[in-house]
Amino acid sequence: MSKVKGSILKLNRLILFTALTATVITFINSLASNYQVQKEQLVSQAIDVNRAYAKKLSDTTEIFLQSSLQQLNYTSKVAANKIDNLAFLQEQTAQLRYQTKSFNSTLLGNKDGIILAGSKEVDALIGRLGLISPRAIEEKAVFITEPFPSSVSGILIILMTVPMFDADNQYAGFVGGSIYLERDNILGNILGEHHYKDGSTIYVIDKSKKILYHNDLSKVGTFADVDLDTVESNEGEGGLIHMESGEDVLIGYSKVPSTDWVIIAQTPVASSLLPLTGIMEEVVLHTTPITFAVFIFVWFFARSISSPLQQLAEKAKLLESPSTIQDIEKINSWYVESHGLKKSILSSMKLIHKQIGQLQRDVTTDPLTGANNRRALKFRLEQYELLETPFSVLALDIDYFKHINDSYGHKVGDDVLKRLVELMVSFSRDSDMVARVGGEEFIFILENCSQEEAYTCAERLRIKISEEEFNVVGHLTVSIGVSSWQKDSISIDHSLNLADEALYEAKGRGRNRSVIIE
Ligand SMILES: Nc1nc2c(ncn2[C@@H]2O[C@H](COP(=O)(O)OP(=O)(O)OP(=O)(O)O)[C@@H](O)[C@H]2O)c(=O)[nH]1
Repeated sequence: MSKVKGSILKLNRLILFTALTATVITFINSLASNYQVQKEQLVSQAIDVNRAYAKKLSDTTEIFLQSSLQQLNYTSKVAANKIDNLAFLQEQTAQLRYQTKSFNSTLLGNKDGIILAGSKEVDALIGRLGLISPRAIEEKAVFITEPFPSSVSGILIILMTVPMFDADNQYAGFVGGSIYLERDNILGNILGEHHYKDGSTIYVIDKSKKILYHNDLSKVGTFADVDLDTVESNEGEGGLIHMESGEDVLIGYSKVPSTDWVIIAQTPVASSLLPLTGIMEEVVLHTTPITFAVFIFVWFFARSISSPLQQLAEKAKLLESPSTIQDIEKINSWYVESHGLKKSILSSMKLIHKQIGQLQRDVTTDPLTGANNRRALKFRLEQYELLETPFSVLALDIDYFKHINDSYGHKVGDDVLKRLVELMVSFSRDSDMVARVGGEEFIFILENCSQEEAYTCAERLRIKISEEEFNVVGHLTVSIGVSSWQKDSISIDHSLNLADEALYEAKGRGRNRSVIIE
């Protein structure tokens, strides 16, 4: 199927283009949706991990707080009744400080808030009113402070206190342990083991968002750039949050039950999505061969769709070729439309061939007798001349045919002509030709036949006709003039004239004979 105009495309190219576009769009679409799904999964995974981790840390911190309070409780019980024994009190607070690593410093105050004993970190406070003492005395219960600057070192600390009650259940003072937020402390031991290289951070804030713990110590005491009310999540304690700094982070958080502290595990979105590049490379690697295979399949498919149409178009051009119909029949029209088209072309072609055949017959045949006419004779003689095929001519004329017409009528004369042609055709070989060239004049062409052989044939034909019983008419005779033609002899026209002359001679000699003019 050649390109007829600039704007007309070949069918297989059209299918290919459509399929290619569809494949590329599908490929891009699958990459885009894959990217989206993978991204959402990574984000959701990071949030889940952070949420679970924050919860685990808050549970651990709660256990630590409870065990620390138990230690303080124990000391308060043993110290409450020996409040006057300073050496004992000193020993108890030292034990509290060094037997466990829960506190950075320990202290013990009486019911007036005067610090009676403590670990060496609070030596400067002994005998003085502690900074937090009024609150502890006022609470007379377990009390965990918000971060405040230590009156001794100036660094931020948290103090946990439990009350002491003597044997008469009278308030006798308090025992406290502090955590130095800006130094190595127990929170660091609990929370600091885990901080990731991928930019993840663990930090603890109190209800005022002041940072109590951060793996970057310089941030302790500052206010966190996080507003948990703006977390974009529809499930649990975690989700995406847009930081005031402009960074998007994925957080999971969990409250410590006995305090208002919140432990936050936080990962930048960008670092959570780092594996995405590798995943997408894998996806591309795996989908490309399939996409390529689909494309090849479509290419073959496009070719097999267009092929029958292309062949039909090519063959339909060769209308005159005798093999066209067989060639079209051989075309594999495997789908309904091409099959329908093939059938239509075939039936049109058969009809055209039939009509052409009929026309050809009409043009070259005598309508009365079915014998060849002058045009067919001329065409045959031109071929002989071209191919230099030798032949002989019998010019045959019915004797006294006028008499037959006059005696029996024109219709009977016609029947005689038809029967005569039948006789001559049955007498001829395949390569010979019988042509009607006048009312009752015929030319009999004998291919590859010498003049002598032709004469013999003429005589046999003449006798055969004379022996025939014609309907109504009975017997009749014919006269025959014989001539021949071969390459480099006379012209074909001349040989026909010679046959005519010979016929005239035959008539002149009394008819019912064959004559050759030497
Ligand atoms: N029935 C019939 N007669 C035809 C046809 N064509 C020509 N004829 C007749 O053929 C006759 C030919 O007569 P002529 O030329 O005088 O020759 P002839 O009577 O055969 O005499 P010779 O040829 O001299 O033996 C005429 O009567 C024509 O009318 C035809 O198609 N059908």
